[in-house]
Amino acid sequence: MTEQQALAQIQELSEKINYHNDLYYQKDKSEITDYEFDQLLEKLIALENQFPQYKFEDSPSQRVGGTITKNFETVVHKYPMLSLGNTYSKEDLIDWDGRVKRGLGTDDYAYFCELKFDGTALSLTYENGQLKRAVTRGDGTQGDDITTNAKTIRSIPLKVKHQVPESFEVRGEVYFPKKEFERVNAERIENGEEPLANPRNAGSGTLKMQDSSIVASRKLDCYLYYLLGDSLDFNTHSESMAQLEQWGFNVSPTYKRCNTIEEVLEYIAEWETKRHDLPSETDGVVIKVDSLDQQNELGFTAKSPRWAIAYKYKAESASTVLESISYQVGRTGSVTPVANLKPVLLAGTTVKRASLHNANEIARLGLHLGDTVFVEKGGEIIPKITGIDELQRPTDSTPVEYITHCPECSTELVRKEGEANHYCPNSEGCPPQILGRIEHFVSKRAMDIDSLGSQRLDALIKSKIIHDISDLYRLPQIEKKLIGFELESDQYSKNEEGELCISNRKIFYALLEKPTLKQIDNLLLNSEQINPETFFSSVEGRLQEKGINYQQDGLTFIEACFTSEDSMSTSLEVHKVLIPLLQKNHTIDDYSLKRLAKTERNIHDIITNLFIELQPKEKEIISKLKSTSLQKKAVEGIIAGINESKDKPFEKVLFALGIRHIGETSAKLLAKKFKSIDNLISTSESHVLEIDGIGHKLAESLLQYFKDNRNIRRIEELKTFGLNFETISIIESDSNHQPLVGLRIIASGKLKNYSRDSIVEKIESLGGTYVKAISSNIDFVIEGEKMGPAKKDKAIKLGLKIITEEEFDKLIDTQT
Ligand SMILES: NC(=O)c1ccc[n+]([C@@H]2O[C@H](COP(=O)([O-])OP(=O)(O)OC[C@H]3O[C@@H](n4cnc5c(N)ncnc54)[C@H](O)[C@@H]3O)[C@@H](O)[C@H]2O)c1
Ligand SMILES: [Zn+2]
Repeated sequence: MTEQQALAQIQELSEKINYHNDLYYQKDKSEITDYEFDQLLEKLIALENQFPQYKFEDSPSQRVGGTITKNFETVVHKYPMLSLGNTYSKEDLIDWDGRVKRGLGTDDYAYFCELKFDGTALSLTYENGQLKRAVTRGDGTQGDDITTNAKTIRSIPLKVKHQVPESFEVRGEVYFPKKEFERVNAERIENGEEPLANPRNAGSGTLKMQDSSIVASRKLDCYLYYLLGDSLDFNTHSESMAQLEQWGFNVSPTYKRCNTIEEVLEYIAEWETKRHDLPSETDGVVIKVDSLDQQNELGFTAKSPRWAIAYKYKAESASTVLESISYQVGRTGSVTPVANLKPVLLAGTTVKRASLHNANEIARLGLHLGDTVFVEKGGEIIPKITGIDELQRPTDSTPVEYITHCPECSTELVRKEGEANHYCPNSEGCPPQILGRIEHFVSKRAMDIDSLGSQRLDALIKSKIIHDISDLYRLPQIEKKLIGFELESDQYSKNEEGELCISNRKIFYALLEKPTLKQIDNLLLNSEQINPETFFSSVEGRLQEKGINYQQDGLTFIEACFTSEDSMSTSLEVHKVLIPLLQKNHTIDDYSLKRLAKTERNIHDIITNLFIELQPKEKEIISKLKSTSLQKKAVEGIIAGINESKDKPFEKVLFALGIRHIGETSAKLLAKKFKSIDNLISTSESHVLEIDGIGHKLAESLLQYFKDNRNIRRIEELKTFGLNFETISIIESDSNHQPLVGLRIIASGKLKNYSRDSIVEKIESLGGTYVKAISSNIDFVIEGEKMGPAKKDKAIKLGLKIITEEEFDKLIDTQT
């Protein structure tokens, strides 16, 4: 290579790297993978080493990648925040170990291994135990002051409750927990918004937001891995980590001290797959020389310490065939395409599906059915298709055509301008939308009726007992009918005449006294063609061997059922079982039973419609015939949950309605400003838009919702059931009365005058912060009735102040 060529390449590489750095650090986007990026950088470094005359001071090989923004105050770092050298190869790592050994002139040293958390570096400065500043890495010399946003991260102590040096700095990595990332993305997809690309970029973007309430709603977390200060006195990095842990900082327990590079390699191998179970994304292992004296001896390059290195895991990817695309309809009708793949092993699990998000993604990839695609997986997040191997495309393949009609209800799909997702507009009649709407309504963050899970709701909808959320509040009126309600339908089918049939295994199970379902399944499996006689003789023989007597009556019933057939199918008309069973003691004609077998979908519904009082023996047989059904206790739980939900505050009700684009935060904002649903219904778009944090899309969706008379009717109905459609004034925040400002509080056990929600609201409305778990970072605990002993122990151990509910009330009263 001539000097000229080298210079040209160096310039080209630098430009490329600068471009990707800018995307990555300023715009929180990546167009290439980290591995590809690191290869560019490595190539540049190799060229610069070969042609040192072209190693410029502003080369990306000499600078930390980020910069500062204009949106926050700029803070100069007391100690520069550097980058880390990295490698993807074990050989390089062993070479590095050799350099460490030569640099120190001894082999008496140890390493400290930590996972490399893939997030955003943050520096926290504490003065007199109080968090003073949180600053991003920026260009390494100066960063953005994002203290307000960092304070929303619950694991970052605002105050250290220990004897600590007057001033010190802690560094760590802020990350978007994988679970939380999935939750936010599921919500975004539901709302027709573009999903966030990956947790690293999304976390970094979130930290730089101007609105801290959005930052808080995303529940970022942070791992700390570095303690610095002028008056600290440690000999090793291990000691300083132990100190951080003891002061209550969130140190990931995954670290390990290693005496040799071989042990380091074992650590790397150990975490290669285990790391996927951690709450944060990780992209490698950071290896640090443990002794601080030895660290000083080795020193720094312009960009990174010589005493540390990052070993990075290559993102796992595999190639497989795209077999088909299925389309899921969500609760708001939004349609999500999912790629069905030929199963392939990836990062220890078999992958069969990959997310595609929306039509844009399919178009961007240019997918054809039958294509060989590359899939990549990062941690728990469902794998995604990163590209196509076009060389392997079958000649007769055609591009994927997006569906035009709803796969659930056949309504024509629509796609609003500017939105990424298609959706099914048939919100009232599309089954997953009905189920989805009700599921959302009862969910924890909305009305929190946890006794109504998906299976129960699905069965209630299919039985046409509920069509809409307002029907939930009618369930208490039919409490009796619900006892014995069947939840599954697997055992039922309909014959050609449309008559309800039930599987034989259930019949035998119900009519024979002793055998379990499993034993019956084994019998049926072992006897090919069986008629009642042979069946019974086989049962009789086997059961008698075990000393079990079948119930004599059972034979009579079954014989009656089989009069015209001599071999069995797998199921039998329900009325053929019920007629001989019930006619003994009740006057029921064959005709009405046959008719019910056509209209009803299970035995419970048939019996309810017969209006008969079952005798104990009949009851026993019927309950064995039925599928899993609701018992009295379960029904009571459901009714209690429904009644309790009437106490939920307006903002929860508003969120629970499931209006497109209205999330928890926007519901809170709307409830706070408008105070009642009636005000909201009669408002104008411009009024809604006055709220900070509420945009056009949301306002439009809200107005659209109220324009639909069916929604107004639904709200009116819910009002008659007693749901809260106004904010209750005592809870309203009075900005002059904020006695709890700056205090972190937790309540535990059952309180007399507050529900879980209302205590949280009370504390927040008076300026305090409600904390979910006991930690040293809490100002006091309100102890309710039957506070968990483990919690109490922990609180006492941490020396937390524990007060009663009365004392709490006094506290907020006297401070008025
Ligand atoms: N895909 C792209 O377009 C693109 C663009 C730019 C940068 N990148 C990626 O970013 C990397 C460069 O970023 P960088 O300069 O932040 O370096 P780095 O991410 O390779 O390593 C340094 C950082 O690691 C973090 N870290 C995590 N866990 C740690 C631990 N236990 N101990 C110490 N530090 C820990 C710290 O934030 C530290 O600042 C590149 O190697 C590349 O992978 C990608
Ligand atoms: Zn539909």
